[in-house]
Amino acid sequence: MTRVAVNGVTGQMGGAVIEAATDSEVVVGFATSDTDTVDDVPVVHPAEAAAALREYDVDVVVDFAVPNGALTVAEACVEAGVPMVVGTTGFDEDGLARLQDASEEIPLLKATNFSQGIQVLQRLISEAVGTLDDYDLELMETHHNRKVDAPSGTASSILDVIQEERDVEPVYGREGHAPREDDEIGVFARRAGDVRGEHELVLAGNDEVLSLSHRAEDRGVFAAGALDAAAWLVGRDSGWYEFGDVVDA
Ligand SMILES: NC(=O)C1=CN([C@@H]2O[C@H](COP(=O)(O)OP(=O)(O)OC[C@H]3O[C@@H](n4cnc5c(N)ncnc54)[C@H](OP(=O)(O)O)[C@@H]3O)[C@@H](O)[C@H]2O)C=CC1
Ligand SMILES: O=C(O)C1=N[C@H](C(=O)O)C[C@H](O)C1
Repeated sequence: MTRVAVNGVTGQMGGAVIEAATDSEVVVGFATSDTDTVDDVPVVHPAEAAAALREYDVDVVVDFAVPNGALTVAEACVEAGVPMVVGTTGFDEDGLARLQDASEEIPLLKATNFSQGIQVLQRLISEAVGTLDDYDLELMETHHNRKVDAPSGTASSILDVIQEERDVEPVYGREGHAPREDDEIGVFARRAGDVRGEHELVLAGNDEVLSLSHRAEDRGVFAAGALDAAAWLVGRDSGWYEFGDVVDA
Protein backbone atom coordinates (compact mmCIF):
# COMPACT_ATOMS: atom_id res chain seq x y z
CA MET A 1 0.00 0.00 0.00
CA THR A 2 1.17 3.54 -0.78
CA ARG A 3 2.14 5.35 2.42
CA VAL A 4 0.62 8.84 2.30
CA ALA A 5 1.14 11.97 4.40
CA VAL A 6 -1.68 14.54 4.27
CA ASN A 7 -0.90 18.23 4.60
CA GLY A 8 -3.90 20.10 6.03
CA VAL A 9 -5.05 16.90 7.72
CA THR A 10 -7.39 18.68 10.17
CA GLY A 11 -9.28 20.42 7.35
CA GLN A 12 -12.34 19.50 5.29
CA MET A 13 -10.25 17.97 2.51
CA GLY A 14 -7.84 16.34 4.97
CA GLY A 15 -10.77 14.40 6.42
CA ALA A 16 -12.05 13.51 2.95
CA VAL A 17 -8.62 12.12 1.96
CA ILE A 18 -8.43 9.94 5.09
CA GLU A 19 -11.92 8.63 4.31
CA ALA A 20 -11.11 7.93 0.65
CA ALA A 21 -7.80 6.19 1.37
CA THR A 22 -8.76 2.55 0.96
CA ASP A 23 -6.03 1.47 -1.49
CA SER A 24 -3.42 3.54 0.35
CA GLU A 25 -2.60 4.24 3.98
CA VAL A 26 -2.49 7.70 5.56
CA VAL A 27 0.37 7.32 8.04
CA VAL A 28 0.85 10.92 9.21
CA GLY A 29 -0.68 14.37 8.75
CA PHE A 30 0.49 17.97 9.06
CA ALA A 31 -1.37 20.92 10.61
CA THR A 32 -0.49 23.89 12.78
CA SER A 33 -3.21 23.50 15.42
CA ASP A 34 -2.55 21.66 18.66
CA THR A 35 -4.14 18.34 17.70
CA ASP A 36 -2.56 14.94 18.41
CA THR A 37 -4.52 12.77 16.01
CA VAL A 38 -7.26 12.85 13.37
CA ASP A 39 -9.01 9.49 12.95
CA ASP A 40 -5.99 7.82 14.61
CA VAL A 41 -3.59 9.52 12.15
CA PRO A 42 -0.80 11.27 14.10
CA VAL A 43 -0.63 15.03 13.49
CA VAL A 44 2.77 16.74 13.25
CA HIS A 45 3.54 20.46 12.91
CA PRO A 46 4.63 21.37 9.32
CA ALA A 47 7.93 22.71 10.72
CA GLU A 48 8.78 19.10 11.63
CA ALA A 49 7.59 17.66 8.31
CA ALA A 50 10.97 16.59 6.88
CA ALA A 51 11.79 14.46 9.93
CA ALA A 52 8.27 13.00 9.99
CA LEU A 53 8.46 12.03 6.29
CA ARG A 54 11.53 9.93 7.15
CA GLU A 55 10.21 8.60 10.46
CA TYR A 56 6.92 7.40 8.93
CA ASP A 57 8.59 6.16 5.72
CA VAL A 58 6.21 8.26 3.58
CA ASP A 59 5.96 7.47 -0.17
CA VAL A 60 4.06 10.63 -1.20
CA VAL A 61 2.45 13.76 0.29
CA VAL A 62 -1.09 14.86 -0.58
CA ASP A 63 -1.63 18.54 0.20
CA PHE A 64 -4.90 20.45 0.77
CA ALA A 65 -3.95 23.30 3.10
CA VAL A 66 -3.04 26.97 2.62
CA PRO A 67 -0.35 28.35 0.28
CA ASN A 68 2.24 29.08 3.00
CA GLY A 69 1.73 25.66 4.56
CA ALA A 70 2.00 23.94 1.17
CA LEU A 71 5.30 25.74 0.51
CA THR A 72 6.73 24.75 3.91
CA VAL A 73 5.87 21.11 3.24
CA ALA A 74 7.14 21.29 -0.36
CA GLU A 75 10.53 22.30 1.04
CA ALA A 76 10.36 19.36 3.48
CA CYS A 77 9.56 17.03 0.56
CA VAL A 78 12.64 18.30 -1.27
CA GLU A 79 14.74 17.73 1.86
CA ALA A 80 13.41 14.20 2.34
CA GLY A 81 13.19 13.35 -1.40
CA VAL A 82 9.44 12.62 -1.28
CA PRO A 83 7.01 13.34 -4.20
CA MET A 84 4.17 15.79 -3.58
CA VAL A 85 0.64 16.25 -4.90
CA VAL A 86 -0.46 19.88 -4.43
CA GLY A 87 -4.21 20.56 -4.22
CA THR A 88 -4.03 23.85 -2.35
CA THR A 89 -5.23 26.84 -4.39
CA GLY A 90 -4.61 30.58 -4.16
CA PHE A 91 -0.82 30.75 -4.71
CA ASP A 92 0.67 34.07 -5.82
CA GLU A 93 3.37 34.29 -8.51
CA ASP A 94 6.18 33.86 -5.96
CA GLY A 95 4.50 30.76 -4.48
CA LEU A 96 4.07 29.20 -7.91
CA ALA A 97 7.73 29.89 -8.71
CA ARG A 98 8.77 28.17 -5.46
CA LEU A 99 6.70 25.12 -6.37
CA GLN A 100 8.37 25.10 -9.80
CA ASP A 101 11.76 25.18 -8.04
CA ALA A 102 10.74 22.22 -5.87
CA SER A 103 9.69 20.29 -8.98
CA GLU A 104 13.29 20.41 -10.19
CA GLU A 105 14.21 18.22 -7.20
CA ILE A 106 11.15 15.96 -6.73
CA PRO A 107 8.14 14.80 -8.78
CA LEU A 108 5.45 17.44 -8.07
CA LEU A 109 1.90 17.28 -9.40
CA LYS A 110 -0.32 20.33 -9.02
CA ALA A 111 -4.00 20.55 -9.87
CA THR A 112 -6.62 23.13 -8.98
CA ASN A 113 -9.31 20.45 -9.32
CA PHE A 114 -8.98 16.67 -9.00
CA SER A 115 -12.35 15.74 -10.54
CA GLN A 116 -12.37 13.99 -13.91
CA GLY A 117 -15.45 16.00 -14.92
CA ILE A 118 -13.50 19.26 -14.75
CA GLN A 119 -10.83 17.77 -17.04
CA VAL A 120 -13.55 17.08 -19.63
CA LEU A 121 -15.21 20.47 -19.02
CA GLN A 122 -11.92 22.23 -19.82
CA ARG A 123 -11.67 20.39 -23.15
CA LEU A 124 -15.29 21.27 -24.00
CA ILE A 125 -14.70 24.91 -23.07
CA SER A 126 -11.60 25.07 -25.25
CA GLU A 127 -13.58 23.76 -28.24
CA ALA A 128 -16.64 25.96 -27.60
CA VAL A 129 -14.63 29.18 -27.14
CA GLY A 130 -12.54 28.42 -30.23
CA THR A 131 -15.62 27.70 -32.36
CA LEU A 132 -18.00 30.42 -31.10
CA ASP A 133 -15.22 32.94 -31.32
CA ASP A 134 -17.31 36.13 -31.17
CA TYR A 135 -19.75 35.09 -28.41
CA ASP A 136 -19.77 36.92 -25.07
CA LEU A 137 -18.19 34.89 -22.25
CA GLU A 138 -19.11 35.00 -18.54
CA LEU A 139 -17.59 32.71 -15.91
CA MET A 140 -19.27 31.93 -12.56
CA GLU A 141 -18.27 29.81 -9.58
CA THR A 142 -20.01 29.02 -6.26
CA HIS A 143 -18.41 27.53 -3.14
CA HIS A 144 -19.08 26.99 0.56
CA ASN A 145 -18.91 29.95 2.94
CA ARG A 146 -15.55 28.88 4.45
CA LYS A 147 -13.58 29.18 1.21
CA VAL A 148 -10.99 31.96 1.54
CA ASP A 149 -9.55 32.35 -1.99
CA ALA A 150 -11.44 33.91 -4.89
CA PRO A 151 -11.88 33.31 -7.68
CA SER A 152 -11.47 29.57 -7.19
CA GLY A 153 -8.35 27.86 -8.47
CA THR A 154 -10.56 25.98 -10.93
CA ALA A 155 -12.06 29.22 -12.29
CA SER A 156 -8.53 30.60 -12.76
CA SER A 157 -7.53 27.43 -14.62
CA ILE A 158 -10.64 27.70 -16.83
CA LEU A 159 -9.70 31.31 -17.54
CA ASP A 160 -6.23 30.12 -18.63
CA VAL A 161 -7.87 27.63 -21.02
CA ILE A 162 -10.09 30.39 -22.46
CA GLN A 163 -7.15 32.78 -22.84
CA GLU A 164 -5.29 30.17 -24.90
CA GLU A 165 -8.17 30.50 -27.42
CA ARG A 166 -9.20 34.15 -27.10
CA ASP A 167 -7.57 37.38 -26.02
CA VAL A 168 -10.08 38.25 -23.26
CA GLU A 169 -9.63 40.58 -20.31
CA PRO A 170 -11.15 39.41 -17.00
CA VAL A 171 -13.47 41.81 -15.16
CA TYR A 172 -13.90 40.51 -11.61
CA GLY A 173 -17.27 41.09 -9.89
CA ARG A 174 -18.46 43.74 -12.36
CA GLU A 175 -20.11 46.83 -10.88
CA GLY A 176 -20.72 50.48 -11.71
CA HIS A 177 -21.72 52.14 -14.97
CA ALA A 178 -19.82 51.09 -18.08
CA PRO A 179 -20.69 49.34 -21.33
CA ARG A 180 -19.51 45.75 -21.70
CA GLU A 181 -16.41 45.59 -23.91
CA ASP A 182 -16.27 42.89 -26.62
CA ASP A 183 -13.01 41.52 -25.27
CA GLU A 184 -14.01 41.25 -21.61
CA ILE A 185 -15.04 38.21 -19.59
CA GLY A 186 -16.96 38.70 -16.36
CA VAL A 187 -15.70 36.45 -13.53
CA PHE A 188 -17.94 36.00 -10.48
CA ALA A 189 -17.37 34.20 -7.17
CA ARG A 190 -20.27 33.35 -4.82
CA ARG A 191 -19.81 31.99 -1.28
CA ALA A 192 -22.79 30.36 0.43
CA GLY A 193 -23.67 27.41 2.65
CA ASP A 194 -21.83 24.15 2.03
CA VAL A 195 -21.73 24.17 -1.78
CA ARG A 196 -18.90 21.79 -2.69
CA GLY A 197 -17.95 23.53 -5.94
CA GLU A 198 -19.87 24.72 -8.99
CA HIS A 199 -18.40 26.22 -12.17
CA GLU A 200 -20.24 27.54 -15.21
CA LEU A 201 -19.19 29.23 -18.44
CA VAL A 202 -21.90 30.99 -20.42
CA LEU A 203 -21.32 31.75 -24.12
CA ALA A 204 -23.93 34.09 -25.61
CA GLY A 205 -24.43 35.49 -29.11
CA ASN A 206 -26.30 35.04 -32.36
CA ASP A 207 -29.68 34.69 -30.56
CA GLU A 208 -28.55 31.73 -28.44
CA VAL A 209 -26.91 30.92 -25.10
CA LEU A 210 -24.66 27.93 -24.47
CA SER A 211 -23.96 27.02 -20.85
CA LEU A 212 -21.21 24.56 -19.87
CA SER A 213 -21.16 23.64 -16.20
CA HIS A 214 -19.92 21.21 -13.57
CA ARG A 215 -21.05 20.55 -10.00
CA ALA A 216 -19.10 18.55 -7.43
CA GLU A 217 -21.51 16.78 -5.09
CA ASP A 218 -19.02 15.52 -2.50
CA ARG A 219 -15.42 16.28 -1.49
CA GLY A 220 -14.77 12.57 -2.02
CA VAL A 221 -14.42 13.21 -5.75
CA PHE A 222 -11.42 15.51 -5.15
CA ALA A 223 -9.93 13.20 -2.52
CA ALA A 224 -10.16 10.13 -4.78
CA GLY A 225 -8.59 12.03 -7.69
CA ALA A 226 -5.73 13.29 -5.53
CA LEU A 227 -5.04 9.78 -4.20
CA ASP A 228 -5.03 8.41 -7.77
CA ALA A 229 -2.55 11.15 -8.66
CA ALA A 230 -0.43 10.28 -5.60
CA ALA A 231 -0.21 6.58 -6.50
CA TRP A 232 0.64 7.55 -10.11
CA LEU A 233 3.36 9.99 -8.99
CA VAL A 234 5.39 7.57 -6.85
CA GLY A 235 8.50 6.43 -8.73
CA ARG A 236 8.33 9.17 -11.43
CA ASP A 237 11.28 11.37 -12.36
CA SER A 238 11.56 14.81 -10.81
CA GLY A 239 9.46 17.35 -12.69
CA TRP A 240 6.16 19.23 -12.95
CA TYR A 241 3.06 17.12 -13.57
CA GLU A 242 -0.64 17.89 -13.95
CA PHE A 243 -3.82 15.90 -13.31
CA GLY A 244 -4.37 15.55 -17.07
CA ASP A 245 -1.19 13.44 -17.16
CA VAL A 246 -2.90 10.97 -14.77
CA VAL A 247 -6.34 10.98 -16.40
CA ASP A 248 -4.91 10.58 -19.93
CA ALA A 249 -2.45 7.84 -18.83
N1 LIG B 1 -7.44 20.80 -6.02
C1 LIG B 1 -8.65 20.38 -5.63
O1 LIG B 1 -9.29 19.48 -6.23
C2 LIG B 1 -9.24 20.97 -4.39
C3 LIG B 1 -8.56 21.97 -3.75
N2 LIG B 1 -9.03 22.46 -2.56
C4 LIG B 1 -8.18 23.43 -1.91
O2 LIG B 1 -7.61 22.82 -0.76
C5 LIG B 1 -7.34 23.79 0.23
C6 LIG B 1 -7.93 23.33 1.56
O3 LIG B 1 -9.33 23.28 1.47
P1 LIG B 1 -10.22 22.85 2.73
O4 LIG B 1 -9.82 21.52 3.24
O5 LIG B 1 -11.63 23.07 2.33
O6 LIG B 1 -9.78 23.97 3.79
P2 LIG B 1 -9.80 23.91 5.38
O7 LIG B 1 -9.74 25.33 5.86
O8 LIG B 1 -10.91 23.04 5.87
O9 LIG B 1 -8.42 23.17 5.75
C7 LIG B 1 -7.18 23.81 5.65
C8 LIG B 1 -6.17 22.98 6.40
O10 LIG B 1 -4.89 23.58 6.30
C9 LIG B 1 -4.29 23.57 7.61
N3 LIG B 1 -3.29 24.61 7.72
C10 LIG B 1 -3.43 25.92 8.01
N4 LIG B 1 -2.24 26.54 8.01
C11 LIG B 1 -1.32 25.58 7.71
C12 LIG B 1 0.08 25.58 7.55
N5 LIG B 1 0.81 26.70 7.70
N6 LIG B 1 0.69 24.41 7.25
C13 LIG B 1 -0.02 23.28 7.06
N7 LIG B 1 -1.36 23.21 7.22
C14 LIG B 1 -1.99 24.36 7.53
C15 LIG B 1 -5.48 23.74 8.56
O11 LIG B 1 -5.20 23.25 9.85
P3 LIG B 1 -4.58 24.11 11.03
O12 LIG B 1 -5.33 25.39 11.09
O13 LIG B 1 -4.75 23.20 12.18
O14 LIG B 1 -3.13 24.30 10.67
C16 LIG B 1 -6.46 22.80 7.88
O15 LIG B 1 -6.16 21.47 8.23
C17 LIG B 1 -7.90 25.11 -0.32
O16 LIG B 1 -6.85 25.84 -0.93
C18 LIG B 1 -8.90 24.65 -1.37
O17 LIG B 1 -9.13 25.59 -2.37
C19 LIG B 1 -10.18 22.02 -2.01
C20 LIG B 1 -10.91 21.04 -2.62
C21 LIG B 1 -10.50 20.44 -3.85
O1 LIG C 1 -12.12 25.16 -1.69
C1 LIG C 1 -12.81 24.27 -2.24
O2 LIG C 1 -13.74 23.68 -1.67
C2 LIG C 1 -12.48 23.91 -3.63
N1 LIG C 1 -11.40 24.43 -4.15
C3 LIG C 1 -10.87 24.18 -5.44
C4 LIG C 1 -10.80 25.46 -6.24
O3 LIG C 1 -10.42 26.51 -5.67
O4 LIG C 1 -11.08 25.44 -7.44
C5 LIG C 1 -11.53 23.03 -6.14
C6 LIG C 1 -12.99 22.83 -5.83
O5 LIG C 1 -13.74 23.71 -6.58
C7 LIG C 1 -13.29 22.91 -4.34
